[in-house]
Order: sequence, then structure tokens, then C-alpha cells
Amino acid sequence: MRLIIRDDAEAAASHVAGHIINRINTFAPTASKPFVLGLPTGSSPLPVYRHLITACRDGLVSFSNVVTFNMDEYVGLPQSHPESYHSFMHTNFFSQVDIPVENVNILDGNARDLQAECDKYEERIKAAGGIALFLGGVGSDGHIAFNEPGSSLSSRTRVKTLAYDTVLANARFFGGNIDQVPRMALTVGVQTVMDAREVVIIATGAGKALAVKKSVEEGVSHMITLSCLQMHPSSMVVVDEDATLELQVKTVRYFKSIEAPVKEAVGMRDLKRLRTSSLVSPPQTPQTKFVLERDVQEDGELSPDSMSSRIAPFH
Ligand SMILES: N[C@@H]1[C@@H](O)[C@H](O)[C@@H](COP(=O)(O)O)O[C@@H]1O
Repeated sequence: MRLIIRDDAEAAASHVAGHIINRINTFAPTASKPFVLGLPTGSSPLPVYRHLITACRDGLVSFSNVVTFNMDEYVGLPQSHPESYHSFMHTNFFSQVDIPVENVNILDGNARDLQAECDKYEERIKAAGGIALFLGGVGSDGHIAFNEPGSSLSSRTRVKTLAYDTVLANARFFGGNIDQVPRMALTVGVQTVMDAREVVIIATGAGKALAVKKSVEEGVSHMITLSCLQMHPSSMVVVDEDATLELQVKTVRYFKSIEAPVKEAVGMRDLKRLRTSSLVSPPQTPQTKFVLERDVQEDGELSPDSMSSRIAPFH
């Protein structure tokens, strides 16, 4: 598991968005070979979605050959309810990018047979060739998707009862009224996430610090389902400084230090070239890699400040 630490939530989101764009463009998806992307809801990924929307509008990435699978959906909430995950995704992402509606997959929390709906979802993921990259957030109790404490680490898509902590945390989306928060959800399983070829988690704010600490510094446990990523061959947790508050200083220093050689390898000259290079259209070759130009500062740090939302070629 890699831990990527950025100064603030905006810089963390910029890093995640740049990574996703890079992966999609490198993959060079076509209609017959789509890029399969797993997606979350929640407030943490919102700035990531905003970056992706801007990049799509600027012609720097396209979702026309991307197939998405969302992590979860409440049970019993009408899809048209403003807090359903269908509405969330439509409002905050799908309606603002060029993804064809038939490429979007979200669990139906109103299906007559909920487990059959979950089984079908697993089949659809398999038929799409498996998930290339699963983006996720994390609950303050360490859950991934809606895999609450005690979830089997080999679980697959199924019905889950939400933990009281989660109901409480999500009451903010229902006018602070916990009685309005659904008590059950359909969710991909821990194993469903683990089957993705890559998993990227965004965790920002002090409220996630304990979950990050337990997932990064302690053992794999069903009580903190995010910790399963320790067993994943290609996983990355991107955090802001606030989400590192419970980590040991030596853990923070270690993960920052192992990022340094990557930045050095990029080299000052390349970084300067990136800053001054003219804006480019999306990649022509699968080898071409991209970074968000606004991410690059002269010292090799990734900057949240320079606000050109353009992408420069990065070889
Ligand atoms: N099912 C979602 C999770 O996928 C999400 O990671 C979590 C945290 O949300 P937020 O980013 O708003 O803290 O909320 C819900 O429980």
C-alpha cells in the first residue's frame, strides 16, 4: 500500500484526478475495450469529480469509452431522492461528463430481490472484464464502500445493515435527522474491491485520521475494512495532512521519503518544461502519460495553487 500525503484536501484531490486521467489515457479505451472504473459517493471524492469534469470539458480526458460501477446504494430510497447515490452521481459527475448512460452501473436499492440484484452486479463486473481502477473513500470507522466493521474480508456484493456511526455520520445529508437515513444498503464486498486491478482511496480531514492510522499502521482486520488494502498488490491511499494526525511521525516521514526519489527522477528540467509547455490535446499513444500542469512546482512538489486546469505531457 502506498500512502501519498498532500498539504490539503484540494491537493490530494488533484493528485487523485491526475492519476485517474493518466490511467484512462494510457489505457486508450475504445468501445470494444472500455476502461472499467469503480466509483464512490461521499464528500471526499467531490473535489476529484470536479477536477475530472474540468479536464473532460477541456478535452483532456474522455469518458465516452469508460464503464463505471458504483460502490453502493441505499436500500429503499427512491432513485429520484436527492440523497440517493443515483442522484448524487448524476448531479455531481455523470451529467457533466461525456459518459454514455448505458456505461453507468449503480446498484438498484429498490430491486424486488435485493440479493439477486447484487449477484447480477458481480456478474456485470465480470462481464465487463473486471474493474481496472476502484476509487474509494473511507468512513470514519474505517469502512470501505458500506463494508461496516465485522464485514467478511472475502465478502461480495450484498445487503448490509449500516452501523449506527455511519447512520449518524450520514444524517448531515438528511437535514441532520437520523430517522431519515436508510438503515440498509447494497454494497460491493471487500473482495469485490480487492479484485480490482488497482485501488485508490481518498481520505481527507481529521475525522479520517484514526481510520487511516488503523489501516496503515495496524494489522489487517475485519473491524477496519480499509485495512484489506495491505493485501492488495496495487493500492494507494491519498490523504491530506489532517488525515495523518494519528499516524506516527516516523510513518509520515517514511512515506514522504519514498516519494522523493520519484520526484527526483522526474528532474528539475522536465518540471520546468512541463510548466512552460503549451497545452496539449489528449494522448495519441498509449505510452503518453499525463500530469495536471497545476500540480507541478519548480521544487517538484505538487501544487494546489497554480490553477491552470490543463494537462501537460509527461514522459
Ligand atoms: N458508502 C459511503 C462510503 O463509500 C464513503 O467512503 C463514506 C465516507 O464519506 P465522506 O467522504 O463523506 O466522509 O460514506 C459512505 O459511508
